[in-house]
Amino acid sequence: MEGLGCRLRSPSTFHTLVIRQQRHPERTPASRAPHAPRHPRGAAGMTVTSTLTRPHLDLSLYLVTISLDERDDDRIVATCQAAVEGGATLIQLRDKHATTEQRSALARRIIDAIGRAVPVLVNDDINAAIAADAEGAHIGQDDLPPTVARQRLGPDRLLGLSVHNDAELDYALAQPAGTLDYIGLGAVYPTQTKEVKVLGIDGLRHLAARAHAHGLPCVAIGGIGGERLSDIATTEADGIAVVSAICAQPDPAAAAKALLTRWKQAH
Ligand SMILES: Cc1ncc(COP(=O)(O)OP(=O)(O)O)c(N)n1
Ligand SMILES: Cc1ncsc1CCOP(=O)(O)O
Ligand SMILES: [Mg+2]
Repeated sequence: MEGLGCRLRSPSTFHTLVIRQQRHPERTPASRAPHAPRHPRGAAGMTVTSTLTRPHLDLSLYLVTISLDERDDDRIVATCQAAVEGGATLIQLRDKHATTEQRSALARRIIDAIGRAVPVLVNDDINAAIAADAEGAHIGQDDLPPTVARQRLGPDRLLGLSVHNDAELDYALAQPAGTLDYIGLGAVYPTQTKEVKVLGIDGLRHLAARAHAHGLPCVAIGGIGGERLSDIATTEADGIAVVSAICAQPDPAAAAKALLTRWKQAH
Protein backbone atom coordinates (compact mmCIF):
# COMPACT_ATOMS: atom_id res chain seq x y z
CA MET A 1 0.00 0.00 0.00
CA GLU A 2 1.47 3.30 -1.08
CA GLY A 3 1.80 6.11 1.44
CA LEU A 4 1.22 9.77 0.69
CA GLY A 5 3.35 12.02 2.86
CA CYS A 6 1.91 15.24 4.19
CA ARG A 7 3.03 17.79 6.72
CA LEU A 8 0.69 19.17 9.34
CA ARG A 9 1.53 22.51 10.90
CA SER A 10 0.98 22.97 14.59
CA PRO A 11 1.99 26.37 16.06
CA SER A 12 5.67 25.90 15.34
CA THR A 13 6.21 22.23 14.75
CA PHE A 14 5.76 20.10 11.70
CA HIS A 15 4.55 16.56 12.08
CA THR A 16 4.97 14.13 9.22
CA LEU A 17 2.00 11.91 8.62
CA VAL A 18 1.52 9.11 6.14
CA ILE A 19 -1.97 8.82 4.64
CA ARG A 20 -2.96 5.46 3.30
CA GLN A 21 -6.00 4.37 1.32
CA GLN A 22 -8.40 2.71 3.72
CA ARG A 23 -9.41 -0.78 2.64
CA HIS A 24 -12.03 -1.43 5.30
CA PRO A 25 -13.79 1.80 6.23
CA GLU A 26 -15.91 0.02 8.83
CA ARG A 27 -12.76 -0.89 10.73
CA THR A 28 -11.57 2.68 11.09
CA PRO A 29 -10.43 3.06 14.68
CA ALA A 30 -12.40 5.70 16.55
CA SER A 31 -10.66 8.99 17.20
CA ARG A 32 -9.49 8.98 20.81
CA ALA A 33 -9.76 12.72 21.24
CA PRO A 34 -10.83 15.84 19.38
CA HIS A 35 -7.28 17.16 19.49
CA ALA A 36 -5.22 14.05 19.83
CA PRO A 37 -6.25 11.20 17.63
CA ARG A 38 -3.84 8.33 18.21
CA HIS A 39 -5.46 6.84 15.10
CA PRO A 40 -6.69 9.94 13.35
CA ARG A 41 -9.12 9.95 10.45
CA GLY A 42 -8.18 11.62 7.24
CA ALA A 43 -10.50 12.64 4.42
CA ALA A 44 -13.49 10.41 3.62
CA GLY A 45 -12.37 6.91 2.75
CA MET A 46 -8.86 7.51 4.04
CA THR A 47 -7.20 6.47 7.24
CA VAL A 48 -4.25 8.45 8.47
CA THR A 49 -1.62 6.01 9.59
CA SER A 50 0.77 8.23 11.37
CA THR A 51 4.49 7.98 11.69
CA LEU A 52 4.14 10.70 14.31
CA THR A 53 0.69 11.31 15.76
CA ARG A 54 1.61 13.74 18.50
CA PRO A 55 -1.29 15.79 19.85
CA HIS A 56 -1.73 19.26 18.47
CA LEU A 57 0.14 21.74 20.66
CA ASP A 58 -1.37 25.15 21.35
CA LEU A 59 0.64 27.02 23.96
CA SER A 60 -1.61 30.13 23.96
CA LEU A 61 -3.03 29.62 27.46
CA TYR A 62 -1.31 26.88 29.45
CA LEU A 63 -2.80 26.11 32.85
CA VAL A 64 -0.28 24.71 35.34
CA THR A 65 -2.21 23.42 38.35
CA ILE A 66 -1.60 24.65 41.87
CA SER A 67 0.40 22.29 44.10
CA LEU A 68 -1.43 22.22 47.43
CA ASP A 69 0.08 21.13 50.74
CA GLU A 70 -3.20 19.46 51.59
CA ARG A 71 -4.54 17.42 48.72
CA ASP A 72 -7.79 18.64 47.21
CA ASP A 73 -8.21 16.67 44.01
CA ASP A 74 -11.83 17.77 43.57
CA ARG A 75 -10.69 21.39 43.47
CA ILE A 76 -7.93 20.64 40.92
CA VAL A 77 -10.33 18.75 38.65
CA ALA A 78 -12.96 21.51 38.91
CA THR A 79 -10.34 24.18 38.16
CA CYS A 80 -9.15 22.31 35.07
CA GLN A 81 -12.71 21.89 33.84
CA ALA A 82 -13.45 25.57 34.38
CA ALA A 83 -10.20 26.65 32.74
CA VAL A 84 -10.96 24.58 29.65
CA GLU A 85 -14.46 26.08 29.53
CA GLY A 86 -12.78 29.48 29.64
CA GLY A 87 -10.45 28.58 26.77
CA ALA A 88 -7.28 27.09 28.28
CA THR A 89 -5.44 25.32 25.48
CA LEU A 90 -3.19 23.01 27.49
CA ILE A 91 -3.04 21.67 31.05
CA GLN A 92 -0.14 20.57 33.19
CA LEU A 93 -0.81 18.64 36.38
CA ARG A 94 1.87 19.94 38.74
CA ASP A 95 1.63 18.24 42.12
CA LYS A 96 4.92 18.41 43.98
CA HIS A 97 3.76 16.34 46.98
CA ALA A 98 2.02 13.38 45.35
CA THR A 99 3.11 9.83 44.70
CA THR A 100 3.15 8.49 41.16
CA GLU A 101 -0.08 6.62 41.89
CA GLN A 102 -1.78 9.76 43.19
CA ARG A 103 -0.55 11.78 40.21
CA SER A 104 -1.71 9.25 37.67
CA ALA A 105 -5.13 8.91 39.36
CA LEU A 106 -5.57 12.68 39.39
CA ALA A 107 -4.35 13.04 35.81
CA ARG A 108 -6.89 10.39 34.80
CA ARG A 109 -9.68 12.28 36.58
CA ILE A 110 -8.71 15.50 34.80
CA ILE A 111 -8.58 13.76 31.42
CA ASP A 112 -12.02 12.24 31.99
CA ALA A 113 -13.47 15.52 33.25
CA ILE A 114 -12.34 17.52 30.23
CA GLY A 115 -13.01 14.69 27.77
CA ARG A 116 -9.59 15.15 26.16
CA ALA A 117 -10.65 18.58 24.93
CA VAL A 118 -7.05 19.76 25.38
CA PRO A 119 -3.85 17.82 26.10
CA VAL A 120 -2.98 17.04 29.73
CA LEU A 121 0.73 16.83 30.62
CA VAL A 122 2.13 15.58 33.92
CA ASN A 123 4.93 17.53 35.58
CA ASP A 124 8.08 15.67 36.69
CA ASP A 125 6.61 12.16 36.43
CA ILE A 126 6.88 10.20 33.19
CA ASN A 127 5.50 7.03 34.79
CA ALA A 128 2.38 8.84 35.98
CA ALA A 129 1.88 10.33 32.51
CA ILE A 130 2.08 6.91 30.91
CA ALA A 131 -0.08 5.19 33.57
CA ALA A 132 -2.79 7.85 33.10
CA ASP A 133 -2.51 7.71 29.31
CA ALA A 134 -1.92 11.46 29.45
CA GLU A 135 -0.90 13.34 26.33
CA GLY A 136 2.55 14.07 27.66
CA ALA A 137 4.92 15.29 30.35
CA HIS A 138 6.89 18.35 31.39
CA ILE A 139 10.36 17.88 32.84
CA GLY A 140 12.92 20.15 34.47
CA GLN A 141 16.67 20.40 34.07
CA ASP A 142 17.23 18.17 37.11
CA ASP A 143 14.91 15.43 35.95
CA LEU A 144 15.87 12.57 33.67
CA PRO A 145 17.50 13.55 30.35
CA PRO A 146 15.02 14.55 27.63
CA THR A 147 16.14 11.71 25.34
CA VAL A 148 15.37 9.18 28.07
CA ALA A 149 12.02 10.83 28.77
CA ARG A 150 11.22 10.74 25.06
CA GLN A 151 12.20 7.09 24.82
CA ARG A 152 9.86 6.23 27.69
CA LEU A 153 7.00 8.42 26.47
CA GLY A 154 7.26 7.10 22.93
CA PRO A 155 6.79 9.19 19.79
CA ASP A 156 3.10 10.03 20.28
CA ARG A 157 3.23 12.11 23.45
CA LEU A 158 4.22 15.71 24.05
CA LEU A 159 7.35 16.62 26.00
CA GLY A 160 8.28 20.01 27.44
CA LEU A 161 11.46 21.14 29.20
CA SER A 162 12.07 24.08 31.57
CA VAL A 163 14.74 26.57 30.51
CA HIS A 164 16.03 29.41 32.68
CA ASN A 165 19.13 30.67 30.86
CA ASP A 166 21.30 30.46 27.74
CA ALA A 167 23.20 27.35 28.85
CA GLU A 168 19.95 25.48 29.46
CA LEU A 169 18.65 26.66 26.10
CA ASP A 170 21.85 25.37 24.45
CA TYR A 171 21.10 22.01 26.08
CA ALA A 172 17.49 22.06 24.83
CA LEU A 173 18.60 22.94 21.31
CA ALA A 174 21.18 20.16 21.34
CA GLN A 175 18.51 17.48 21.83
CA PRO A 176 17.84 15.23 18.82
CA ALA A 177 15.02 16.39 16.54
CA GLY A 178 11.62 15.26 17.75
CA THR A 179 12.68 14.99 21.39
CA LEU A 180 11.17 18.23 22.69
CA ASP A 181 7.91 19.85 21.63
CA TYR A 182 8.39 23.09 23.54
CA ILE A 183 10.29 24.79 26.32
CA GLY A 184 9.00 26.74 29.33
CA LEU A 185 10.88 30.03 29.86
CA GLY A 186 10.83 31.57 33.29
CA ALA A 187 10.33 32.83 35.75
CA VAL A 188 9.63 35.99 33.79
CA TYR A 189 8.41 37.92 36.85
CA PRO A 190 8.62 37.32 40.60
CA THR A 191 6.17 34.68 41.76
CA GLN A 192 5.05 33.28 45.08
CA THR A 193 4.34 29.89 43.54
CA LYS A 194 7.97 28.79 43.27
CA GLU A 195 11.40 29.96 44.35
CA VAL A 196 13.11 30.65 41.08
CA LYS A 197 15.41 33.23 39.52
CA VAL A 198 13.64 35.99 37.61
CA LEU A 199 14.48 36.47 33.92
CA GLY A 200 12.66 39.72 33.34
CA ILE A 201 11.01 40.68 30.10
CA ASP A 202 14.34 41.25 28.31
CA GLY A 203 15.62 37.84 29.41
CA LEU A 204 12.44 36.30 28.04
CA ARG A 205 12.77 38.29 24.81
CA HIS A 206 16.33 37.05 24.30
CA LEU A 207 15.63 33.37 25.03
CA ALA A 208 12.35 33.29 23.09
CA ALA A 209 14.05 34.80 20.03
CA ARG A 210 16.85 32.23 20.22
CA ALA A 211 14.38 29.35 20.61
CA HIS A 212 12.32 30.58 17.68
CA ALA A 213 15.37 31.01 15.48
CA HIS A 214 15.80 27.26 15.90
CA GLY A 215 12.11 26.44 15.42
CA LEU A 216 11.52 25.47 19.05
CA PRO A 217 8.18 26.69 20.46
CA CYS A 218 8.27 28.34 23.87
CA VAL A 219 5.89 29.42 26.60
CA ALA A 220 6.50 32.15 29.18
CA ILE A 221 5.89 31.31 32.86
CA GLY A 222 6.18 33.02 36.23
CA GLY A 223 4.20 35.86 37.77
CA ILE A 224 2.06 36.27 34.69
CA GLY A 225 -1.31 38.01 34.95
CA GLY A 226 -3.50 40.00 32.62
CA GLU A 227 -1.68 43.30 33.07
CA ARG A 228 1.57 41.75 31.82
CA LEU A 229 0.31 40.17 28.64
CA SER A 230 0.90 43.19 26.43
CA ASP A 231 4.61 43.16 27.38
CA ILE A 232 4.94 39.41 26.89
CA ALA A 233 3.24 39.73 23.51
CA THR A 234 6.14 41.92 22.36
CA THR A 235 8.42 38.86 22.68
CA GLU A 236 8.39 35.72 20.54
CA ALA A 237 6.77 33.60 23.27
CA ASP A 238 4.05 31.38 21.78
CA GLY A 239 1.93 31.59 24.88
CA ILE A 240 1.63 32.06 28.60
CA ALA A 241 1.69 29.45 31.36
CA VAL A 242 -0.04 30.42 34.60
CA VAL A 243 -0.78 28.98 38.01
CA SER A 244 -2.18 31.72 40.29
CA ALA A 245 -3.81 33.76 37.55
CA ILE A 246 -6.31 30.92 37.14
CA CYS A 247 -6.06 28.60 40.17
CA ALA A 248 -6.17 31.35 42.79
CA GLN A 249 -9.11 33.15 41.22
CA PRO A 250 -12.68 32.87 42.50
CA ASP A 251 -13.95 32.19 38.97
CA PRO A 252 -11.27 30.22 37.07
CA ALA A 253 -13.38 29.99 33.89
CA ALA A 254 -13.80 33.76 33.74
CA ALA A 255 -10.12 34.24 34.58
CA ALA A 256 -9.06 31.92 31.74
CA LYS A 257 -11.42 33.60 29.32
CA ALA A 258 -10.11 37.06 30.21
CA LEU A 259 -6.48 35.94 29.87
CA LEU A 260 -7.03 34.31 26.49
CA THR A 261 -8.97 37.29 25.17
CA ARG A 262 -6.25 39.67 26.33
CA TRP A 263 -3.49 37.46 24.92
CA LYS A 264 -5.19 37.34 21.51
CA GLN A 265 -5.89 41.06 21.52
CA ALA A 266 -2.23 41.78 22.30
CA HIS A 267 -1.20 40.15 18.99
C1 LIG B 1 5.54 25.27 31.29
C2 LIG B 1 6.45 25.11 32.46
N1 LIG B 1 7.62 25.76 32.46
C3 LIG B 1 8.45 25.64 33.51
C4 LIG B 1 8.11 24.83 34.58
C5 LIG B 1 9.04 24.65 35.75
O1 LIG B 1 9.54 23.34 35.77
P1 LIG B 1 10.72 22.94 36.81
O2 LIG B 1 11.82 23.91 36.60
O3 LIG B 1 11.04 21.53 36.62
O4 LIG B 1 10.07 23.19 38.21
P2 LIG B 1 8.80 22.46 38.82
O5 LIG B 1 7.59 22.95 38.11
O6 LIG B 1 8.95 20.99 38.65
O7 LIG B 1 8.80 22.86 40.25
C6 LIG B 1 6.88 24.16 34.52
N2 LIG B 1 6.47 23.36 35.51
N3 LIG B 1 6.07 24.31 33.45
C1 LIG C 1 6.31 26.35 38.04
C2 LIG C 1 7.02 27.61 37.76
N1 LIG C 1 8.21 27.61 37.09
C3 LIG C 1 8.72 28.81 36.92
S1 LIG C 1 7.75 30.00 37.60
C4 LIG C 1 6.60 28.85 38.12
C5 LIG C 1 5.38 29.18 38.88
C6 LIG C 1 4.41 30.04 38.12
O1 LIG C 1 3.31 30.31 38.94
P1 LIG C 1 2.50 31.68 38.87
O2 LIG C 1 1.79 31.68 37.55
O3 LIG C 1 1.55 31.59 40.04
O4 LIG C 1 3.48 32.80 39.04
MG1 LIG D 1 10.23 19.86 37.48
